[in-house]
Amino acid sequence: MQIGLFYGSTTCYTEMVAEKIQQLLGPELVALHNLKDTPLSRMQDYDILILGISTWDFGELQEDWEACWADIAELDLNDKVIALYGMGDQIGYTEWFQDALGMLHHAISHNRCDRIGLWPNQGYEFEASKALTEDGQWFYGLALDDENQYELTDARLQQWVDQLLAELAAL
Ligand SMILES: Cc1cc2nc3c(=O)[nH]c(=O)nc-3n(C[C@H](O)[C@H](O)[C@H](O)COP(=O)(O)O)c2cc1C
Repeated sequence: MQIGLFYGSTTCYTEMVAEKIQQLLGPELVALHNLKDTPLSRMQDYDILILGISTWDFGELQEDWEACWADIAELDLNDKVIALYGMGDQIGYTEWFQDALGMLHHAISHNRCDRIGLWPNQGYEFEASKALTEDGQWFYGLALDDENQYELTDARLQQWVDQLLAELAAL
């Protein structure tokens, strides 16, 4: 089993989390790919994908994701297992918290794939987010806020990685 972790990161927060996920799951299991220097097509090399994105500029995409955004619609991710995580700031950008995570969810939703790693919305305070499921109960992936809840990040990551492994085992 090989997992491809693809991320875009402007000030390295999403990248640092990618490295932590790699350490938690096992360096031999997870290959890291920065979208700044990796084409989206490399996602085809993996059966299991973790995609990391941060939200910028009042609900906008991180710049490296934005640069390849038009190509995501063309991407064939059928039959893959996919987990998402996002970085955001629930106080500074409370009306747009984690919006890019929601945009990424919708951008890949044309694929017939197994989605794992949804994350409960408890423990956050924000006005609005495009990253919530229709019932408002779940984020489409792990939502991290290193601006305001840095002290929670490691425990959330450990719990999420355990959840991913359990969900993978149950597929
Ligand atoms: C100028 C600026 C705009 C931001 N806009 C948002 C936003 O609209 N929504 C949000 O949830 N977080 C927002 N953030 C917070 C970033 O997503 C957060 O700092 C994240 O950790 C950055 O990750 P990166 O360095 O990997 O790109 C913003 C941060 C900055 C500096």
